[in-house]
Amino acid sequence: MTDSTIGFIGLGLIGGSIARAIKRRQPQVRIMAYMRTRARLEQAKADGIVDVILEGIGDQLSQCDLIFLCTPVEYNAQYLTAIRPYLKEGALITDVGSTKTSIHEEIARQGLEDRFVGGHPMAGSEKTGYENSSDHLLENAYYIVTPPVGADGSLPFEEQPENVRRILTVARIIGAIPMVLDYREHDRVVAAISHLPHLIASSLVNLVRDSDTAAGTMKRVAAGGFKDITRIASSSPEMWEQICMTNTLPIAEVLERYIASLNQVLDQIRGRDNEGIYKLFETSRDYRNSITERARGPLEPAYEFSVDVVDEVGSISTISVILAAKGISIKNIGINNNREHGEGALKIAFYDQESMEAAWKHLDKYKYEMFRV
Ligand SMILES: NC(=O)c1ccc[n+]([C@@H]2O[C@H](COP(=O)([O-])OP(=O)(O)OC[C@H]3O[C@@H](n4cnc5c(N)ncnc54)[C@H](O)[C@@H]3O)[C@@H](O)[C@H]2O)c1
Ligand SMILES: O=C(O)C(=O)C[C@]1(C(=O)O)C=C[C@@H](O)C=C1
Repeated sequence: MTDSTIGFIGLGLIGGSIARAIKRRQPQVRIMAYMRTRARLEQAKADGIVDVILEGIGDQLSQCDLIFLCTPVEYNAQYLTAIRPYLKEGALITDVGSTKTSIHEEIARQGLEDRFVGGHPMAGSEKTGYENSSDHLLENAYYIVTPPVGADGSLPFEEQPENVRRILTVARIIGAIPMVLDYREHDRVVAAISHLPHLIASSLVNLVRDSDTAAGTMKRVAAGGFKDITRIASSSPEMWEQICMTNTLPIAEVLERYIASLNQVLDQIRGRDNEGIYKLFETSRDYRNSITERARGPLEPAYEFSVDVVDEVGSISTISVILAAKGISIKNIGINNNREHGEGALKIAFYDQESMEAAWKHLDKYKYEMFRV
């Protein structure tokens, strides 16, 4: 990597995770950071992640080869004006915002096209802050890179413009999978696979909140189905308000189609159209099952399956003992949080195909019920 000093404006979940991953893989890179909560910056320095704490937006920034904007999307765009006087010759700005058109429009307005390449790591969490960041959060996740003009994802790395290559390089260093995309296309795609799901999760939670009994029975008995589909309803309101306000048209378009599809479901339910409802679940199951859990897919296969167990003390150790007796090593074992297959599903991961198959065969003899995850 040619960029040896990297500045971060905002060092929360995403900024902190990128800084940690860079430090882990390229410890010689000098990291400078600014955020509003001074105590967290001091923590990051004590952790050895940040080398220099920036007191604000000022002269020190002119030491940076690359500047990451990692605050909520509208603030990222506002920071462009503030940091611009301190850009040294050749310095590049990038961001990690969940929407791209608004910041690219601001870049064009300020004539900064030669100084900016956008970015968006496709991983995250409902949790915020440096304290929840990790050096592996973005590993194996797609990292969308949006050039100001002429995005061409079909070009190999060597043929991409130099500024684009600089961001692709950082994405690779942190263990992510870079993908070049036009920023407008980016916003249409994420409206469907990220923004709409967040709106659905939050409106569903609010619907249940408003429909619950005085005794709160719905809240009390809410189980896997509700919890799985609503985890992201706990996300930051400040961040999501800004995401929605900077992607209104693509969100409105997909939301309209979603409402139409819900109306169709309503008609099918009211009309007792069992075939239509069956088809709904069948089609969604097939498509959902075709989505690989890991972005790398076949390059990094997961050797794992789940086992139905009675939820009682000792069930994990019984399985461990059975497998250990056959010399089969377990890479990981734990309760399957997805709970798609019942409360007592244990997920077991193995180091290779052979161990997984041997374990399957052996547990089958003990009449365990197993299924692929
Ligand atoms: N959370 C996710 O799942 C996720 C995933 C990919 C991209 N993103 C994008 O990454 C960016 C950061 O999100 P995050 O999840 O790290 O949020 P976060 O709340 O964990 O971190 C935001 C950081 O910005 C700082 N900040 C906020 N307002 C500021 C301001 N006005 N001036 C200076 N610093 C300020 C906060 O102190 C914090 O350090 C957002 O643009 C978001 O759209 C988020
Ligand atoms: O896993 C989560 O909690 C996320 O919401 C991550 C998620 C998403 O998948 O929608 C959220 C926002 C980002 O811009 C990218 C990823």
